[in-house]
Amino acid sequence: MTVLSVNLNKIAVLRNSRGDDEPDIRKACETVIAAGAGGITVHPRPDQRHVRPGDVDALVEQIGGRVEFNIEGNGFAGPRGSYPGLVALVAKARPAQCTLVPDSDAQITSDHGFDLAADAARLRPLIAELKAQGARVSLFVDADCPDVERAAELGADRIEIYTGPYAKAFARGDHGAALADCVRVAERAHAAGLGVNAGHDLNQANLGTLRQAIPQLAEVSIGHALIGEALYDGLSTTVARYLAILSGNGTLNISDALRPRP
Ligand SMILES: CC(=O)[C@@H](O)[C@H](O)COP(=O)(O)O
Ligand SMILES: NCC(=O)COP(=O)(O)O
Repeated sequence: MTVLSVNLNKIAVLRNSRGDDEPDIRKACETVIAAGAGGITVHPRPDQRHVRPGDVDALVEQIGGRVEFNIEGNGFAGPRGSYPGLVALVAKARPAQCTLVPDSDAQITSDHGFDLAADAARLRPLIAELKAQGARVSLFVDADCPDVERAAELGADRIEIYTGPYAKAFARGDHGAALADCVRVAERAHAAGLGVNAGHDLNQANLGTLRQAIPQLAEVSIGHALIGEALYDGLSTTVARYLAILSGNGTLNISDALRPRP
C-alpha cells in the first residue's frame, strides 16, 4: 500500500503563532503514528516559520525508528541565522528520506519542481552527500518534467511529483490532462528505476483518483489539507480516512482503519 507520510509543518505554524509549546508537535506525531501513518514529513525553512531544528531533534526521538522520517528542503540554501541548513539537519537527524525541493527562501509554499538539466551540476554532489549520510534521496519534479530519467542519472532514488496543478485542476473538475501528466511522469520514472512519491495539496477528495491512476505510487506526503480537515474530525479519524483511501481496494474500511493498533 502507498505509504502515508503526514507533514507536521502546520502544527508548528499554529504553535509558532503564539510561541510556547502548544499544539505539541510530539503529541501530533504520536497520534499520527498510532493512527497508522507510515511516515512523518517536515519541511523546515530558513526563516523557521514552520518546523525548527529543535523540532527535528524532538521528532527523531519521538518517532524512534517506528516509521519513516522524511525531511524536505532546499539543500542549496546556505545557513541563515540559527538555521543550520538542510544538509546539517540531515546529518544530525539521519532521516530515512530527504526530499530535495527547489524553494526559494521567500516562497509561501512549494510551487515547482527542479529543472533537472540546469540544476544537475549542483544536485549530483548534494545527492551523493545525502546518500552517504544514509538518506534515500527524492527529487521534487513537475508532472510535465521533460527529462525525469535524469533524476536516476544524478543518483536520486525517487522522485516526488508536484501535485499542486493536479489538485487545482481537480477542484475545477477539469483534471484529465493534469492527471495524465502525473501518470506519464510516474511511468517514465518507474521505467528508469526510480521510486515514485507524490505530494502537495492532496486531500481526501483528490487522493483516491491519483492513487488509482498511479499503481507505482510508493508514498504520499500530505500536510496542509490533512491538518485542516483534522480540525473538524480529529487527527486520528482524519489519518484513518486517508489510509482507507490509500488502501483503495476495499480491504481497509474506516472501521478497520480506526481500530487501535498494537
Ligand atoms: C514539497 C511540498 O510540497 C511541501 O513540503 C510543502 O511545501 C509543505 O507545505 P507548507 O509549505 O504549506 O508547509
Ligand atoms: N511533499 C508535500 C508535503 O509534504 C505536504 O504538502 P501539503 O499537503 O502541505 O500541500
